[in-house]
Amino acid sequence: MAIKFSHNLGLEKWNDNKLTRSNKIHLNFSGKFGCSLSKFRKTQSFPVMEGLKSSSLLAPEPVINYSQELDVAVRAVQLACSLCQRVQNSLISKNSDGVQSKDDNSPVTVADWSVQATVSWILSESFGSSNVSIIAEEDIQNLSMAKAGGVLKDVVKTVNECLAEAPRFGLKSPKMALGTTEVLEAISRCNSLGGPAGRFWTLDPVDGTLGFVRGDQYAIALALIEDGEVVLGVLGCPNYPMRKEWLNYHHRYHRIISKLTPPTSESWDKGCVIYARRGSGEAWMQPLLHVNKNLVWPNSAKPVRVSSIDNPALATFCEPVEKANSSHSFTAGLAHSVGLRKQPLRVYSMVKYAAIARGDAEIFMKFARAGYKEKIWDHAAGVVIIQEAGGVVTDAGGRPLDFSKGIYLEGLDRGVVATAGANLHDKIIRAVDASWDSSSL
Ligand SMILES: Nc1ncnc2c1ncn2[C@@H]1O[C@H](COP(=O)(O)OS(=O)(=O)O)[C@@H](OP(=O)(O)O)[C@H]1O
Ligand SMILES: [Mg+2]
Ligand SMILES: [Mg+2]
Ligand SMILES: [Mg+2]
Repeated sequence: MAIKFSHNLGLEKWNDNKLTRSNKIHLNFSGKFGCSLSKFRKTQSFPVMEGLKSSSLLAPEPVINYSQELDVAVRAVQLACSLCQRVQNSLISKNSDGVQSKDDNSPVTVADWSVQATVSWILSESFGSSNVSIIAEEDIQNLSMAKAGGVLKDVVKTVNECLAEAPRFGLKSPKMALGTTEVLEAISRCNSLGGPAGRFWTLDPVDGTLGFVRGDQYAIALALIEDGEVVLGVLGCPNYPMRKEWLNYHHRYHRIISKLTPPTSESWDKGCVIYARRGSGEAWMQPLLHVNKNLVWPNSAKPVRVSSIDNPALATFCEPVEKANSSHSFTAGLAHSVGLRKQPLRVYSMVKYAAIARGDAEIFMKFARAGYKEKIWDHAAGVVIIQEAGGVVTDAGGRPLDFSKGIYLEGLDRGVVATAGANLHDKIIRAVDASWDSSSL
């Protein structure tokens, strides 16, 4: 059956592997792309994924818009989640010393480099390396040093084990295992500078590395930015279950039992992948693809929506776990002045953005110390997902985050405030203004 679909993101067409604005094309989407697409696109088969058959199915003027990018991005993040689950389990069960320190003393692991290499390789294979520009967190400086030789070996092995699994996610594996040079190349290729024009991906291979090494929450965050706007966001949350009620069980499971038990079939329902496309008004959530059930793509998805709570007394706010990353004392004072009664939910990583998008919490605040510049990969995917799920994300001055200035969120006013709705947002922004001058931030 041919399904026609459309959306309202603008008028675009594929032109020799490049998406250019201006001309409108008509497309019959029947699981295979038609004649005006590139060679790759003609031969690849893509099932229609939730979130791609948008509410505008009946629109009279079907146009193509980021559907293929979203599809590949979700599969790549699913694959990365599987990689991370394996590495985290082995880190914890062996109590192994697999954690390196970067120049700023922040942690980095085999998983950070391996996910970056894997996602970079998948995107390049899918869209052609000359069409793919990526900004990602990790580089190869520490990895290529002699003393990291063992880590590099582990990374190459982990990437190859992961890519061997790619067909289960409807992605291509390499014909031959990647060598060290190819893996290093895939990591270092993610050195785009971003900026206001054109298209680039931004990737945080493991966000919340501290949570990751502690056996706790972390996320894999991939977003596509075009002309300074985030147009797609995908968040893989391998330890954030589809249902919030399972969180306690899994926490206990992970912290206590996983020390004794190897990865089991349960690993799939511990996590989820959330994604959204700008302008669609929808955000979607999938379970992780089950490892032991021979299930292959397509995966099922359900829509997610922000909470309808706008009474501060009933709202939950979340913030970084580490006091060094965000002032807990400032948010405590602010919470008190707004009338927030509940204990803050402190969770590592962009899982906080996922929690707001899913309606598990209503407010996210991050106020880093003066002088710290937030990086785009720590926010891009989460911002578009919350916005499409019905929420609001701005800086503390009420302005949108600016993804058009390179790797940093330049000009960010004080901090990031995300809420489930405009009412709550106004209250928080006003309270920040009222308490800022008396704070020591
Ligand atoms: N000093 C300081 N201030 C503010 N932010 C910092 C700081 N140092 C690091 N980072 C970035 O914070 C990312 C993790 O943010 P979280 O909200 O998950 O913080 S926390 O781990 O829950 O405390 C973390 O992302 P990852 O490095 O991907 O883990 C960093 O990019
Ligand atoms: Mg880091
Ligand atoms: Mg990060
Ligand atoms: Mg990271």
